[in-house]
Amino acid sequence: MIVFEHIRKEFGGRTVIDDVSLRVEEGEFFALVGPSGSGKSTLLRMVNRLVTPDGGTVRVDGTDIATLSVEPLRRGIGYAIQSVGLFPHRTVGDNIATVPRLLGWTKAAIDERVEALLGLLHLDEPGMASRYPRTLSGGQQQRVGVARALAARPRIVLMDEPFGALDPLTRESLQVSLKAIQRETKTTILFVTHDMDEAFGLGDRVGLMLGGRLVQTGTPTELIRAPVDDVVREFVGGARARLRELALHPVAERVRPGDTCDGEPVDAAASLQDALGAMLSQGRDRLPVMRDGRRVGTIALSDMVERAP
Ligand SMILES: Nc1ncnc2c1ncn2[C@@H]1O[C@H](COP(=O)(O)OP(=O)(O)OP(=O)(O)O)[C@@H](O)[C@H]1O
Repeated sequence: MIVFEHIRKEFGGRTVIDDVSLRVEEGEFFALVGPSGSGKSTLLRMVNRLVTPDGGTVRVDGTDIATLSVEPLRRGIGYAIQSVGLFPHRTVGDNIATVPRLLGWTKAAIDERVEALLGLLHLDEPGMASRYPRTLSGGQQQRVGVARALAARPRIVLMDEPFGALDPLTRESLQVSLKAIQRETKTTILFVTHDMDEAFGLGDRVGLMLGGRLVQTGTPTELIRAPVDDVVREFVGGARARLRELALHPVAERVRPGDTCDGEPVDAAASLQDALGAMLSQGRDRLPVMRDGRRVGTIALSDMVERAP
């Protein structure tokens, strides 16, 4: 659990964090979103003490982190950033093993963990562990950065735009992997992004930062349905918010079971937004739904529009 209490930070006399209080629950995926310069990274970097607040307290599992030694604190918290920061002269395996080694894990335990993470992050090309970062694509390097952050099974992971600068497909596949890993391990993740879709897709809850203030926190649906003011409404997407909401719900929630119709089927696990796209591209207002290769019913355009999720 990470708790920020009345945090304040100035740089050169300019307030960049203005009285921010936030509680990230144990096992929660919390996405901090906001435009460039709103203070997201500064707030995140306070958790591993890369930045010291000018006022307020940061607590991890109840302890004021200002009272802890920096090294053990950082060893216990995974950290992944956009620029990756892999050690260029160490192999992929050695990069991932950095913190487990510091913690004195046995070689067998480290090898097993590296192997498992390479698999989880789809880095399982033969010989991957012994390659050097420069021989990897940007997307592969970012995967290694994420694997390194998760290596010692930290209970808390801080991620600062870890999928920035990736093509949309790679980014989406990494988001899916990360969300699955987080659900399985119940890791507490504080994730910074300026991409609203990424924040809404990943976060159990989302916090919107504007000009150093945390203006609203809530589930993605809460922010879409009940923005606290017009500024938040604007950021959440104004008229496009409804489309965003469709992206948060699976087709399975709107299936008419047992019904049949013509058309290229959509998967029950796909989002309502994907189903809408398929309807538009096929020029149909109803499509069959498949689950595990079997037709289970249909999804109709009118069900998406009239019965809001
Ligand atoms: N070390 C520093 N010295 C001076 N100003 C800083 C420093 N670090 C951050 N700032 C300023 O604080 C403000 C908040 O920066 P921060 O990086 O936290 O924003 P952000 O929301 O993460 O933006 P981005 O997505 O662009 O990284 C910015 O105006 C930035 O220029």
